[in-house]
Amino acid sequence: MDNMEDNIKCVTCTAPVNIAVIKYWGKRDEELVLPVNSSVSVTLDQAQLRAKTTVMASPSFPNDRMWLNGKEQSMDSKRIQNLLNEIKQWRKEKHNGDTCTDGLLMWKVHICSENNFPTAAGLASSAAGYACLAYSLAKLYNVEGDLSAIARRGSGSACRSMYGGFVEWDMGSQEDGSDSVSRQIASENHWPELRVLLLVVSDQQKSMGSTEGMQATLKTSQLMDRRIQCVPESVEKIKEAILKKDFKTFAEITMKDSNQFHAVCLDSCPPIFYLTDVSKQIIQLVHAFNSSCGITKVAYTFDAGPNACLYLLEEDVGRVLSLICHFFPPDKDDLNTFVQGLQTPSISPLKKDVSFISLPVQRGAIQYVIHTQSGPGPSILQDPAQSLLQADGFPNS
Ligand SMILES: Nc1ncnc2c1ncn2[C@@H]1O[C@H](COP(=O)(O)OP(=O)(O)OP(=O)(O)O)[C@@H](O)[C@H]1O
Ligand SMILES: C[C@@](O)(CCOP(=O)(O)OP(=O)(O)O)CC(=O)O
Repeated sequence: MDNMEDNIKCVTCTAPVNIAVIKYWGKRDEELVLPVNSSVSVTLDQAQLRAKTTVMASPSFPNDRMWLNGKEQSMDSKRIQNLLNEIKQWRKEKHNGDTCTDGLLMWKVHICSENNFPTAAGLASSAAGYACLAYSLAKLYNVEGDLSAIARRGSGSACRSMYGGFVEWDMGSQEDGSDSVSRQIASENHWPELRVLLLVVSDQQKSMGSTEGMQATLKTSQLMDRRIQCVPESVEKIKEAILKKDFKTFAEITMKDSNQFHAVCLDSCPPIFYLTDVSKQIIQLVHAFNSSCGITKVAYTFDAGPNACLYLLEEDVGRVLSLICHFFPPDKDDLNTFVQGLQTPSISPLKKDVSFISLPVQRGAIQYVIHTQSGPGPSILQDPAQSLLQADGFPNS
């Protein structure tokens, strides 16, 4: 905690993105954000994708205020209010409910956050953003414990970003949601060979947000009941595959779950289309590559948007990137900016004949690729120079 002055409390934290391999889709309680199925995800390295949030409380602030990526946002959002109130409630319980002797609870807060990647573009910015907010507020109010249920109130998938590595969000069964929490299956150091390629097909805002999309599916899809029956077995099997580092099983369950999730979207009325033609061509490419290898080497998964997330092993990154650059070459022939993130082996033109893959070459269809890996959960930044708010409580210009 950074006490810039006696009457200002300020803290800055970062939190990661996570990409589900068993998707969360559908709520049994909208207000408490309780899901209809458990889900499993991989937390990504913050070196490539992270939210950073500064929260400051002061008796001189007349109102709560919030800025996201440099623009002021309304604090009226129910989700932000729920999250803030729940953290304050924890603090209150710690102080035996005596708000009068606890000045901090009376002070207004200023929140400033920024993402180092496109916001609301299907790259799970809400997961990183709300996880970061929950973590920062918990540090500000000095409350300890499992914060996943608090992050969940901001956005369901955010509860999985509270931990690094491989994470399960247990749907729970209690009506009050007290057991709908996430926990780590294995740390970020468990499977160091596992790599992630995010293929950004579009970084524009998607047509239908996850919240509305899942409501429509739950209301109208007949296939959804079947999905809910299937998920528990997939969760158990993928957890086992993760612990055993069994890539083939991990990859096959991941692809099946992504396809099933998009099937229930399509079965909604009116149908929800998140995958584009380019997404479908990426799916085709992955299957063609796997079958040419005679073994499953790459898995794809798609959230509520057209961008692909590929899971693969480090030894295959060079080959897969060459294939991607062959079929989806960048608009400008600059491979250095096309593939961002972790260092990649130099991308060489394909030596093998790939004419058996019947796909057109589509220049510019993938905007860029982020090469990353699994990483740790949220963390606090001790250096006051990292603050996004100045001493007067307003964003750094
Ligand atoms: N750093 C942040 N701090 C607080 N809220 C954030 C932050 N980043 C994103 N959000 C919230 O999340 C919203 C974007 O969520 P949305 O679900 O539309 O996109 P996404 O999370 O990027 O995509 P997806 O859920 O499909 O992966 C933003 O409009 C904002 O309200
Ligand atoms: C497809 C998904 O990414 C859906 C994520 O949904 P959100 O967590 O964004 O939804 P809300 O709880 O309504 O905010 C799958 C997943 O991450 O598990």
